[in-house]
Amino acid sequence: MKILVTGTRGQLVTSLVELAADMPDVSLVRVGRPGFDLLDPSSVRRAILAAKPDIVVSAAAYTAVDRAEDERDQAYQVNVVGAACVAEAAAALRVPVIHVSTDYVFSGESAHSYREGDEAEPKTVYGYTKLRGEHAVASANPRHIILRTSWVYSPFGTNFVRTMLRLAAERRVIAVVADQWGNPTSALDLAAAILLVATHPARDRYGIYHVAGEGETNWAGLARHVFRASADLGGPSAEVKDIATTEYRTKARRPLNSRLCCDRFERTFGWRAPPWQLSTDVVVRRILETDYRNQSQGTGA
Ligand SMILES: NC(=O)C1=CN([C@@H]2O[C@H](COP(=O)(O)OP(=O)(O)OC[C@H]3O[C@@H](n4cnc5c(N)ncnc54)[C@H](OP(=O)(O)O)[C@@H]3O)[C@@H](O)[C@H]2O)C=CC1
Ligand SMILES: Cc1cn([C@H]2C[C@H](O)[C@@H](COP(=O)(O)OP(=O)(O)O[C@H]3O[C@@H](C)C(=O)[C@@H](O)[C@H]3O)O2)c(=O)[nH]c1=O
Ligand SMILES: [Mg+2]
Repeated sequence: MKILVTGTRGQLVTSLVELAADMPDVSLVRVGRPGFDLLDPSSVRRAILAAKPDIVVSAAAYTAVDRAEDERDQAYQVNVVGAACVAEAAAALRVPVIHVSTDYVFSGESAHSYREGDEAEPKTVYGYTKLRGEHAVASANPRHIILRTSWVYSPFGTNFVRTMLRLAAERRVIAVVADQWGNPTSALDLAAAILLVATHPARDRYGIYHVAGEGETNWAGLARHVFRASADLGGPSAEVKDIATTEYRTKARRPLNSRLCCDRFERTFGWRAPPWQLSTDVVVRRILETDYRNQSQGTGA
């Protein structure tokens, strides 16, 4: 089957390309800038209609959470208007769209982990545009599967795990917020889940699902785990100082609790992500191999 995925260098698209390479029955094509630009609806339509895929994975998005506070219009054009164009083009081909959304659609004020039907009440521009994007996708294409995920990291692109390792090479102590709770998710695990959905797109499975790493932590807990894993492999490590959100000033106010309950996805697709600690270990190892080859033990020549 032919799967079209949006974006070129993003974490998720790169992970999908890697995993699909080992699936003989799957041919994965990615479309991205400049030929395919979510800010240019006609380029979106043209690229998708020309490729004639069996299913579309909408992975490209405006993901800069703080910058979005100042670039509201651009974030909206990409995450709402652009996402709707992608879903519409899939609808014109009568094929499903798998659209990726975020835990930041929730306010974070709840004490429990969020289920799909819980009220979404984003507190950031990014979260607001992603929520509106979900609605636009659902109304543009009845054949939609919306997957909300969270705290995505990978060996690729920009993410918290890579940032922590980079900072550790420069500082002895790193202050990290310890009062925002969520589920760190490896883009490689998310890609596996998406390929499972893409190859089993039954009509009675359309709808919205949460899919994120198993288990919960806060950003400081994630950073500490990353440094332990890295130190074990001879990579960079630092001491983590727990701080409160109020001590780390950012433009966008992140949710304090954005944990996602992934039971519906497991019931429907029979798949659950591995514990976040295991997947983090895999990704730390790969980042050390690519970014810190000469610093980790046993790899230097
Ligand atoms: N990162 C995270 O922590 C989380 C992400 N998500 C969602 O998961 C999805 C994948 O995220 P992730 O892979 O981490 O994102 P990245 O930030 O790693 O990549 C973003 C991708 O979007 C593409 N893109 C951005 N603007 C445009 C545009 N105008 N036209 C075409 N392509 C564009 C980029 O293109 P290019 O390749 O040219 O740079 C890139 O491929 C997104 O929908 C995101 O909202 C959900 C929860 C957490
Ligand atoms: C770099 C750094 C960040 N932080 C804090 C800031 C923030 O509250 C938290 C995470 O920072 P980041 O900027 O990496 O995370 P952020 O950009 O908020 O990550 C989000 O991205 C979007 C795309 C999503 O959809 C979300 O699921 C989530 O993954 O850690 C520290 O406390 N210390 C530090 O040194
Ligand atoms: Mg970020």
